[in-house]
Order: sequence, then C-alpha cells, then structure tokens
Amino acid sequence: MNDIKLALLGSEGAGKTALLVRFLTKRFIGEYASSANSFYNKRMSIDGRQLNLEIFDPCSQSGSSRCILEESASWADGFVLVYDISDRMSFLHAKMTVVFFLVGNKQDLCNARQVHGEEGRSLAQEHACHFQEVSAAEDYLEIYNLFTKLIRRVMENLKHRADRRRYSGSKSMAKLINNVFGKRRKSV
Ligand SMILES: Nc1nc2c(ncn2[C@@H]2O[C@H](COP(=O)(O)OP(=O)(O)OP(=O)(O)O)[C@@H](O)[C@H]2O)c(=O)[nH]1
Repeated sequence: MNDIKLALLGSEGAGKTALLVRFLTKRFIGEYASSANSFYNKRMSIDGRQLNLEIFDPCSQSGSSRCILEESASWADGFVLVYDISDRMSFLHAKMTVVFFLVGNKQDLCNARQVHGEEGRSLAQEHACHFQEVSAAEDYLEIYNLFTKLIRRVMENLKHRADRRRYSGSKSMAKLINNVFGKRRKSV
C-alpha cells in the first residue's frame, strides 16, 4: 500500500474544504463550521495500485499562513494551491507561493470574476505547474480528475526520488569498494 500525503493551500474562503469534500464525498456542502486544521483519509485505487491518501486541509484561522506553509512543506508529497476567481486578493496571495497544482475555484461565479483564466495559466507557467479552473459547487468529475492527476504526478515523483536514492546508494557503494580494493590493486 502506497502512502500519499497531499496538502491544500490558499487564502481563507478560497474553497479548499469545498473542493476536498467534493472529491471525497461527491457532494457540495455550502458551509463548514470548522476552526481547526483537518486531516482526511481515503483509500483508493489508481492504475491498479492501492493507495492510502492523507490530505491536510489547514484552517486559515488556526495560524499564520507562513506556519501552515512550513508545516505542509515538510510533511506533504504534493500540494494544491487554491484561489477564488472572484477574489483578486486570493490570487495575489497565490502568487507568493510555490506550487505543484494551481486551482482557480468558483468558476461558476464568472459574473463576479476578478482573475482571468489567462492570469492563472501564466502564473502556472512561471512555476511550471499544472493549472485548472473548477467549481466545487458544480463539478465532481473535473475535481476527481484533478486529484487523481495530482496523485499520479506525486507517485511518479516518489518513484523518481526512490530510484535516485538507490542509484546514488549504489554509486557510493561502488566508490567505497573502489577505495578499498582499487588502492590495493595499484600497489601490486
Ligand atoms: N459559488 C461558489 N462558492 C463556493 C465554491 N467553493 C466554495 N464556495 C463557498 O466559499 C465559501 C468558503 O468555502 P470553504 O471551502 O470553507 O473555503 P476554505 O478555503 O476551506 O476556507 P478556510 O477554511 O477559512 O480557509 C463557502 O461559503 C463555500 O460555500 C464554488 O465553487 N462556487
């Protein structure tokens, strides 16, 4: 079983919990009475592999964003940074954060749009990360696809990291063997 840890980041009210609840339960719940950070667990299978997903949904009121970012950075394998397309401040906040997946939420509020899709796309390009606009209020499938895409990316990353560790481990073992036996050979 693979353990995958994801964290949601973004301004207060951007819709982080709404997106996550939509992904986990297929439902949109309008209001959440939460004043604490939450961890969610989900078991799922992607590409035939069993996964144990842990998702961190920080509560904006429970600490400074710097603290949340630091906590998440040392814990998570992947990040979703969410902003609200009808709240420019949430996008300016997103601009100051390094991300993996950038998500413009509340696409249904296009009549109150303050951030153009192009701006989101170009910010994502700057950070070389994936970008998507969604609506937690209206979509399920798009949000499901977004999370599974991120999970696949994280799995690839973890595999790549493990391969590199194995390679550098075998390289340093080769160096050690060379140091011990190579010298002897020289003196013969
Ligand atoms: N119209 C619309 N409203 C949304 C959408 N997603 C979330 N909301 C609303 O936005 C408000 C904030 O949503 P939350 O999910 O609590 O936002 P959050 O980012 O988790 O907020 P904090 O926990 O305070 O950081 C709620 O009133 C939601 O109903 C969406 O896609 N469209």
